[in-house]
Formats: sequence, C-alpha cells, structure tokens
Amino acid sequence: MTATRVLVLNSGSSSVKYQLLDMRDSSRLAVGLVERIGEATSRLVHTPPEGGGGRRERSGPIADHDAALKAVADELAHDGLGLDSPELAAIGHRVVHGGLRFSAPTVVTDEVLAEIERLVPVAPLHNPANITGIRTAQALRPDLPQVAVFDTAFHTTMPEAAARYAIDVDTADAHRIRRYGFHGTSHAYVSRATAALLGKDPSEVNVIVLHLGNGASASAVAGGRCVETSMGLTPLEGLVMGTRSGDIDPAVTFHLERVAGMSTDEIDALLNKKSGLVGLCGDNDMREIHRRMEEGDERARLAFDIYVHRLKKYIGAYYAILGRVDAVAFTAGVGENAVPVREAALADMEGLGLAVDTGLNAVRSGEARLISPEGARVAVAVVPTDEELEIARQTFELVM
Ligand SMILES: Nc1ncnc2c1ncn2[C@@H]1O[C@H](COP(=O)(O)OP(=O)(O)O)[C@@H](O)[C@H]1O
Ligand SMILES: CC(=O)OP(=O)(O)O
Ligand SMILES: [Mg+2]
Repeated sequence: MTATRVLVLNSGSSSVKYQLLDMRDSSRLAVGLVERIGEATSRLVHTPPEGGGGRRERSGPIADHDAALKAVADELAHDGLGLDSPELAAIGHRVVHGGLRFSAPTVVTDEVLAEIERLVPVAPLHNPANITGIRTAQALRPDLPQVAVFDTAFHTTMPEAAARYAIDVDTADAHRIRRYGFHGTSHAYVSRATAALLGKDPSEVNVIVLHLGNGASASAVAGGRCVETSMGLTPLEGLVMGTRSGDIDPAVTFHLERVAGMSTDEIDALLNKKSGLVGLCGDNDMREIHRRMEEGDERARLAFDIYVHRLKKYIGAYYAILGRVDAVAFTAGVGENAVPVREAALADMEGLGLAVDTGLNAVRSGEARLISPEGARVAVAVVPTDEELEIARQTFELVM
C-alpha cells in the first residue's frame, strides 16, 4: 500500500490546529483544534471524517503541547486513523521562524531542529511550540519523515532594499538582523488563489494580501514573488494585531526602560501580549469590538480606528511599491469575516481605483469571492486561506 496521508500540525503558543489529509484528492479526513493549552479550561474539538458521526468535544485541563498532541492522536485512533497507520506518509509542521537558512520545506533532522531552536529568541511565542510539536510527533512515529514548512520561506525573495533595516550594516550582519516576514504559507496560497479567482496565472498579477488573524501581516506580491511584507525580524512589526503593537518608534522601548523603569522582558510582554487591540480596548476579538462599537463604546471605536488606519497606510505603501495593483485580497479570521474592517480599510480610495461594493461585502461565504464593484480598476477579494492544505501539499511533494 502506498502511503498517501499527511497529518498537519499548526502549533501556536496556546493551541494546536491539526488536519489529516489524503493527498490523492486533498480531502480532509479529520480536522481539529486544541485550545487554551496549559489552562484549566482546555478544550479539544475534533471533526471526524464524513460518516464518522458528529463533531466531538472534550473539555478539561491539557497541561502542555505534549499532552495536547497525545490527545489528538487518541481522537484520530478513535476514528481508525491512528498515527500508527501505514497510510500515513509524513507529518507536516508549521514552523514560524526559519531564519536565513530555510527557504523551502525541509525534512527535520537533529541539526534542523537545533537551528529552529536557535531561532527561538526571534519567535518566542511560536518556535517553542513548533519544536514541541515536532518532538512529540517524532516520539509517536520515529520512522516517519517530519517536515518543517516555514512561515518565512515565501518572503526570502524580498529585495535587499525591503529586507534590510537602516542600521549599521556590520551589527546587523553579525546578529542576522533583517526583515524576515511571516505568514508566508498563507500569503503564497492566497496570492495564487487570488490570481485563480481573476482567471490569471500568478506570474501575470500584482496582489496586496492582507492576512488579518490574531497575528496580522500584509504583503506585496509581484508576479507570484513576495517583494515586501509588514512583519520583520520578529512577528511584532507592522499592522496592529490582537495583542501586538505592530509598528512603533523603537525609542518607546528606551523610554519605557529609562523613564518607566521597565525591564526588557516586561517591555517584550507589553508589546507582544498586552498591546494591539487588547491593549487599546481590552478585547482582542474583532467580533466583540464590533459589538461594543454598536453600543457606542468609545474605546472600542478608537481601537478599531487605529487598526484600520494602520491597514490603510500599508495598502497605500504597497500600492506605491507595486506600481500597478490588480487585486487586494483579505484573508484569515478578521479578513474573511469582518465586514466593517474591509469597508473602512478601503474607504475613500476611489482615486486609486479601490472600492468595496456594500452589498457584495456583506455576503457571508466560505468561498473566494470579489467584493469590488463591477468594472472596478482594482479587484478587491475575500480569499479564505488554507495554511494546512498548503503545508500538506508541500510536505507530500517533498517526501513522495
Ligand atoms: N465573524 C467574525 N467577525 C469579525 N472577526 C472575526 C470573526 N470571526 C473571527 N474573527 C476574528 O478572527 C480572529 C482569529 O483569526 P484566525 O485567522 O483564526 O487567527 P489565528 O490563526 O492567528 O489564531 C479572532 O480573533 C477574531 O477577532
Ligand atoms: C507569525 C504569526 O504571527 O503567527 P500567528 O498569527 O499564528 O500568531
Ligand atoms: Mg493563523
């Protein structure tokens, strides 16, 4: 029997998303999520294959990522899809930071794992969880190839002018300080899907992709290649996010240290975990912010306005970088669902050929679709991302 299945693990700081796919037709055999790992209120939601009964939910403490993955393995085994299956060809892992070295999917060896570990300081919220995911999967199936698919890979095509910070070159080079960019698997997938929606080849179109999830980033993709993206050395730079500040004058950090007496770790936690939407209004869920705005909540309104203002700035900047824009694509949780964000981000930009049709924007759908008015110069699209499918494809391609 040829092994045609791939298990994809997307381990976040407090969650694991997983999918088991059959690569003969890219069908999903099982999909699930473990959230609030490490808390008393952990929850596992597992959707078995069609005909396998309904969605199953399990609540109760799951101490760490190792325990989470073992719970996932149990759920899969319950459906006869256990990790011991000879049909499993590989396990694909989302790894957030690949540094300079990894520009393509890579089979994990001890040496590769050591390099991912070395990059922990520049992806402190993400790489540690990715490493645990890989180690646990290795322990469960030592014979299987574990493949790392890096968030940074798609951005390695950025020109030096976009990738370098304007700081002393020797210092930058000695410490590999440059802009790496993240969410690359999503930016790659969505830019291609946007070209397909326009009936064009990716090489023919210039697209601005707005990946707005908990973490958020924008990218400028010219003819299928990334030329600019908003995240930098770490996933902190750029857009306003759920809990991260995005762009900020670096001198704010000196000021907090010298004047407010904060330590480096405290400032790190402030900017990564207590800023962005949650810092501005106490909520990082855009749905909750919309609800509060409808009640006339001023803080929620201001948080929304700051979020949208930053987004607009990036759209304008990437328009200038690309020179000609064929499409702007919204994706991820906020981008795919938040009607008011899409409307406000493109308001008053008719001069640039950018507009949103109110009726089309309000339509709820899980399909890639256009929301720009008929005949608009620039297409505006909502394109659901599928990082897991993309990781599965790249994983399978590498091991088959
Ligand atoms: N219907 C909705 N309206 C507005 N925002 C939504 C909606 N559904 C989800 N979101 C937003 O999407 C975010 C999560 O996006 P997602 O892409 O799943 O993030 P991540 O993968 O980074 O965890 C949530 O924080 C929430 O604000
Ligand atoms: C890199 C990054 O920000 O990822 P996420 O959006 O999953 O936090
Ligand atoms: Mg995400």
